[in-house]
Amino acid sequence: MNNFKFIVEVENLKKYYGNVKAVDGVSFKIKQGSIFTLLGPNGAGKTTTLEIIEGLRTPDSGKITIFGRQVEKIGREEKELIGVSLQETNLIGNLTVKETFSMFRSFYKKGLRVDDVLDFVSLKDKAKSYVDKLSGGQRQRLAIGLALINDPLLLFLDEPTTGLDPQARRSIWDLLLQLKKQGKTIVLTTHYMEEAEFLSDWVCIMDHGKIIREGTPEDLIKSIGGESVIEVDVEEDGEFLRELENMGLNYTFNAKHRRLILKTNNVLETIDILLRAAKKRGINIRNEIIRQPNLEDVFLTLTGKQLREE
Ligand SMILES: Nc1ncnc2c1ncn2[C@@H]1O[C@H](COP(=O)(O)OP(=O)(O)OP(=O)(O)O)[C@@H](O)[C@H]1O
Repeated sequence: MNNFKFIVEVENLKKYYGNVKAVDGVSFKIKQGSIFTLLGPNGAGKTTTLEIIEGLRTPDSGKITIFGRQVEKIGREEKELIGVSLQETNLIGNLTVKETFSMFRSFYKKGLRVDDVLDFVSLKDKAKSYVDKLSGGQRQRLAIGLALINDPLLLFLDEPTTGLDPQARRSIWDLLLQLKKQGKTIVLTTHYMEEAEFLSDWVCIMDHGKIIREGTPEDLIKSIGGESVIEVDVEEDGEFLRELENMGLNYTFNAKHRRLILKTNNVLETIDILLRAAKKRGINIRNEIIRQPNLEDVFLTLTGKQLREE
């Protein structure tokens, strides 16, 4: 049972906690050998969705097909074929890295050699270190290594790079691309749009328990239209924004950061209008950026809010 077009299919999955619709009718299909990402802000329902598929939570309703078989909840046989890295892994701090790997290895009939996994996640020189002495990035590599110990076909990684610095994040991305090359299917959750864009073959954008759009990163970005995005800080007054509207500009304004975001197919014309409106209202414009649209813009266009409202 090793070849599937779709390794996981979920249909109309629902999980409510009282009034909170954590997962509210979610459907998707995951192609074998791909990196599949649930992208969304905190509380969107990503973890709940993942944990239902992993068999850690029971859905209120919905259909799950995994490894070609429809299941109520995954069983022992499926568990041998999946690897899971939870958002927070509570490991035993006074075990060494190698002891931790050996313990996890003992849970499975089949799997990889501990030394090979240590090598793969670049923790060989930390084999004798205690788990609670590891850095954030090393801890995440350990968590991914543990998820790999049974040599799974399908890997679930819940926010594997949250809180890491760019270099540590990059090293996790490299690991994930190597795993994809080996033919593994990876299911990721993240609220970092760069991560989703860089790694994913398919992205489902989630908000309030629903998938609001899905596709390849490229198609999702194309779907919102606009070849370029112009961003500027403005000392906004309402009049200025109204002026922009009157002049035919389509914008989003982040009031907290006083950041104006404009999608455009004609950068020069848009800048010209922007400057004329600013001059007319006596408004200062700063920190101008012209860039390609990204998944953050997709989220902003669809929901009117940013993925991470810092
Ligand atoms: N066991 C629970 N009891 C009550 N409410 C819950 C429970 N688990 C999740 N929720 C709620 O369901 C919603 C979705 O949570 P979930 O953790 O799936 O979101 P998420 O997208 O993974 O966010 P995060 O990135 O913060 O983990 C949230 O409003 C959360 O508070």
